[in-house]
Amino acid sequence: MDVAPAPAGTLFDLRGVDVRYGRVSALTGVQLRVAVGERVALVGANGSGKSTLLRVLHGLVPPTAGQVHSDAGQRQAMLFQRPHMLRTSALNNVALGLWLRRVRWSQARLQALVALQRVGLQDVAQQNARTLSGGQQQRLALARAWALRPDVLLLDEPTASLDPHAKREVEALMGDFAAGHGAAGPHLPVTMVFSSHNLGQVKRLASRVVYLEHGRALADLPVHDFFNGPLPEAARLFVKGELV
Ligand SMILES: Nc1ncnc2c1ncn2[C@@H]1O[C@H](COP(=O)(O)OP(=O)(O)OP(=O)(O)O)[C@@H](O)[C@H]1O
Repeated sequence: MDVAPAPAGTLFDLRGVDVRYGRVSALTGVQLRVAVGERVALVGANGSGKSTLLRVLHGLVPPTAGQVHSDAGQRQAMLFQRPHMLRTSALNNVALGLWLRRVRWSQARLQALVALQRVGLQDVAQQNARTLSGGQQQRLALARAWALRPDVLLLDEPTASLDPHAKREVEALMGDFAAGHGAAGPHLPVTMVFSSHNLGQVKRLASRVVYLEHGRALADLPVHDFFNGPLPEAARLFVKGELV
């Protein structure tokens, strides 16, 4: 069967994607097309498949059925709920990511410092990354991602374990990156796909919302319609429950 190609500007095009872990169906028949410049929020209860979907987009989990097309030229970076920090300075944590992408070490350290300044961590550049607070570590993870100049940023509940102040800081940075506000003036906006249990955050950051339940995408709407329009019953109950 011939399948029509995705339109220009499409970064991801998932068609009928299933993922199974043994007997567990983590995703079932997921269709998702993401275009350049979108900010897509994935919402749904624990275990609904949000992390799995992000991992599929990042190429970490292969689908057991269906097709995943992603734009070959795109540079991706992914942030996890609890960032993994190497037991070395904050600066080295960022510089190593660049060095692994073939940037010379001296240059990598300079670019890393710019990225740390961007997230307000220049004063702890020499501190062991593992001794930073949770909020600082998540900002460091954002600096590490941002330094790579990604076209796409995938974030798995990036503020889940943070206090309200740190949450706001990380959220502000996500907003800036998505809007294309760089350290040295504007640069290209970053397309963002993120999962979140915080519907306030979804309202503030997303342009579009995908609601997952038991691995199925039951709603996929512009953010305004998701919060104001009619929703499938399950999604409506979810929103109501989360907003209590
Ligand atoms: N590595 C794995 N092995 C087996 N089952 C898994 C694995 N990863 C996820 N699952 C299962 O797949 C389903 C979807 O999990 P997933 O982590 O994608 O959901 P989620 O929406 O991100 O949940 P949460 O909000 O708790 O992070 C769940 O039933 C989960 O238990």
